[in-house]
Amino acid sequence: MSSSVTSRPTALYGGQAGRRVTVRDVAAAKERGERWPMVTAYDAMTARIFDEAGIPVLLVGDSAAMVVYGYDSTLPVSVDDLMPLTAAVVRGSSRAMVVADLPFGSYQASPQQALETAVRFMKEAGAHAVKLEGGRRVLPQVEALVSAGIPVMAHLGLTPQSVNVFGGYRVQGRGQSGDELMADAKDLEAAGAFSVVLECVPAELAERVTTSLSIPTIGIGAGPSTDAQVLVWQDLMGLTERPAKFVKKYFNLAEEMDQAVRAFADEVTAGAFPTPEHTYH
Ligand SMILES: Nc1nc(=O)c2c([nH]1)NC[C@@H]1CN(c3ccc(C(=O)N[C@@H](CCC(=O)O)C(=O)O)cc3)CN21
Ligand SMILES: CC(C)C(=O)C(=O)O
Ligand SMILES: [Mg+2]
Repeated sequence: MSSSVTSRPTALYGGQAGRRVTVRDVAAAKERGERWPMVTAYDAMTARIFDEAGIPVLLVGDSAAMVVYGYDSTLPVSVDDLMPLTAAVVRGSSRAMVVADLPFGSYQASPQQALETAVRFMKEAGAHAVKLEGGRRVLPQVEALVSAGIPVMAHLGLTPQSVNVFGGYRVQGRGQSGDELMADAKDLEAAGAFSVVLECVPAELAERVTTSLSIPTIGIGAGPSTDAQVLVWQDLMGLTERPAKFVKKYFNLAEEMDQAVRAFADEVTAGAFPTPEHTYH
């Protein structure tokens, strides 16, 4: 497929220049007031589809813990679990920037630990940037990575690796804690983060953060005013059983797959598959 299939090419669309999207492209988009989409990917085939559709940034989320590995939170997934998925997404794409989500326990201990983990994702999996959760408590980590030449995407609001502190997946940053979040966002920008995900926060707060920062904000359940929007691909395609309120289903993949696999099963049972068309002699 060629870039002509892209319905709405933007300057952020790396394929136009025949190269990957970079942090400079993402910064330039904010200057121009241009919104952009990010989706998660965990394998080469979906990465290729999203890449060819012109999605400029692919996130190999630690949400893989839930949507790939079947855990009920993101906490159990390890670096070794996510590395091969990240490598597959890099191999499946040619234009998108691939961001590797650092899993729980792989960066919190120290800037040194964060650097060792991030270097593995960059060297061994070929990621172009990393993402980590938290505000002022991870500033030394962000500074260490940026100093080492690793672009960092920050993540504030509902940071799912802290679900046990929050007591569930609930909206963050209401009332007083909104000012805390704003301070975190400003400090992350000062520490050199190139973007920040805002998850499950009031739209008014996300809008204030977006206009207060010069780096792009990427919203998920953060209203319409962020510079970018991200969704987990299984959520937007309708594969997730009980999606959150912020999810819009653009397809009903669960239903389509159910019908297709039932049709295959019925034809096998009935002896209607395979026919000569699908047979060697
Ligand atoms: N498939 C998937 N999609 C995601 O967006 C996602 C994951 N998995 N795993 C990691 C985290 C967990 N996330 C979640 C999970 C549930 C809600 C949720 O159900 N929220 C409530 C809001 C409750 C309130 O009002 O405070 C909702 O009803 O939407 C939100 C984010 C987002 N992330
Ligand atoms: C939802 C996004 C922001 C994420 O962190 C993930 O997929 O793990
Ligand atoms: Mg994540």
